[in-house]
Amino acid sequence: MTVAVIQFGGSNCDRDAVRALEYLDIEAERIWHEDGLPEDTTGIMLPGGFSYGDYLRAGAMAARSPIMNEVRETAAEGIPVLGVCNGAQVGSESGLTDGAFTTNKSARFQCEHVFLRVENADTPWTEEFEAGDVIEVPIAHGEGRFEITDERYETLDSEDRVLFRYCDAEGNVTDEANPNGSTGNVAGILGDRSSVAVLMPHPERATLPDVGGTDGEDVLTGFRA
Ligand SMILES: NC(=O)CC[C@H](N)C(=O)O
Repeated sequence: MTVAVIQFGGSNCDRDAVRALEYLDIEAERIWHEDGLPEDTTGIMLPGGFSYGDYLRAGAMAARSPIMNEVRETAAEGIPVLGVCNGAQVGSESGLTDGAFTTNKSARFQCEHVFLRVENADTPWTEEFEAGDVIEVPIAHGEGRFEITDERYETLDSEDRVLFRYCDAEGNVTDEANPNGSTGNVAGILGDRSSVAVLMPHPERATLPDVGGTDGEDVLTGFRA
């Protein structure tokens, strides 16, 4: 069992992701995007970073790498796929999930700790939680504002495909707790199936105890499901 952590030119969280997964006893390997997915791939992580310098739009160019065809096919087979930060942008740009991530309301790069409320606990990424649980994890992005049309947002919401919402420490979903102006305070969403998820915050940066905070652990254990 190996989680393929796909490295594009400009990815910079691939090593952190492998270390975090290995710390959780989940076998993981960095895969250069041109090399294709290994045959024993049992999970796929799209890591954070600045793929292709965020030119055009963050994630837009990496989403056109041929490996993303394999990722889409593998995702459709039910293999877990998790996109984090730039990986969320790549996932969104490649059609794995709905909506788009665009420039933060502040128009600045933001690096801070945020609280997330678990909205759907019936997924591999949240099965250790109950709906309403609050976790603390870091964000570090310039283009993390989730945008979607009202109609598609309602569909997403009614189909329970909102995974996490930004909230305060008590779990209240408020404008003040929304760091980037995301529609509906959305921080993470599901694709067509619950095994496919993208989120802007970084669970792999809240896994190794020495780094600070371990609330991200139970998200990454979704790869064990
Ligand atoms: N940490 C990241 O993955 C950053 C993602 C992207 N480069 C942004 O700034 O929005």
